[in-house]
Amino acid sequence: MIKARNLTKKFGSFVAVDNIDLTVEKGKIFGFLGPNGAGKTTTIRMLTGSLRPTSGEIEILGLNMKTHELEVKRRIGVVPDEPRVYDHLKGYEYLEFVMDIYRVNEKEVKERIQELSAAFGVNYLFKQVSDMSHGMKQKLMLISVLMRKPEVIFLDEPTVGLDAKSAKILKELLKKYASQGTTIFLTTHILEIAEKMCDEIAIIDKGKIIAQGTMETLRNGENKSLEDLFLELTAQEEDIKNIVEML
Ligand SMILES: Nc1ncnc2c1ncn2[C@@H]1O[C@H](COP(=O)(O)OP(=O)(O)OP(=O)(O)O)[C@@H](O)[C@H]1O
Repeated sequence: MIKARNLTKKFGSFVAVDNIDLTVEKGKIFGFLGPNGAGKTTTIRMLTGSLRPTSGEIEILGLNMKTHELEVKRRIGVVPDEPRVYDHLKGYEYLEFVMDIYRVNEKEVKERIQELSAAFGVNYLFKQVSDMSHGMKQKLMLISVLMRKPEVIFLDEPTVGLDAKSAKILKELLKKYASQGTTIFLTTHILEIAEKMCDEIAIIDKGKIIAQGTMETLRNGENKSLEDLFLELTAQEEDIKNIVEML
């Protein structure tokens, strides 16, 4: 469903994503982890067609991104790390705008908007986007994506800014969608989310994938938490000890 081969992105001479390979099967939840600046957002932007790779191939839903970019974009959903919603619109106007662009079945989608709004406690669709808090915009953005029931959903740090109840509902909803065949690709710094939710995990560091597999494969027979594994693999454990000793 999601495939990347030899994917590379350079900004000038700086290699942000360095020759990575990824495969995510239909109906799986894939967690993409890595320290700040490792290349997660750059990868998501390439996989979703908003940033052209320097080299490499991307296939989503069996379609080559180079030749079928529009169809891919029509069938996927993307929740970016910063909610990008037009300030001058009211909440419901933004949802109508998205419905127009994607030419969705309005009756079905309107029902889903009601369900999702109730689930996330969104009772402010008549408010102007510019007057919404970060979390309120994030929830509007989530509704605008989930209401379309895309076949593949990319989420960059989806729980940031969400209150505990909304975050829990989002996690449960994503699991439910995956069990119905939706493919989910998410980045998170909250390792507990990755550990609990993801069927497979990849860790990227300085643009390279340094580990990939199920939690079981990553553990390799040892009884370690994902946090321990992550810090070991990204060689941050020693750093943390030294920093804490210095403070
Ligand atoms: N448009 C750009 N021009 C130049 N450098 C960029 C650009 N976008 C990203 N980078 C650099 O590429 C690297 C990877 O950035 P990216 O945003 O993909 O990291 P990330 O893993 O998502 O980090 P974080 O967890 O902090 O969000 C960083 O060093 C960043 O400064």
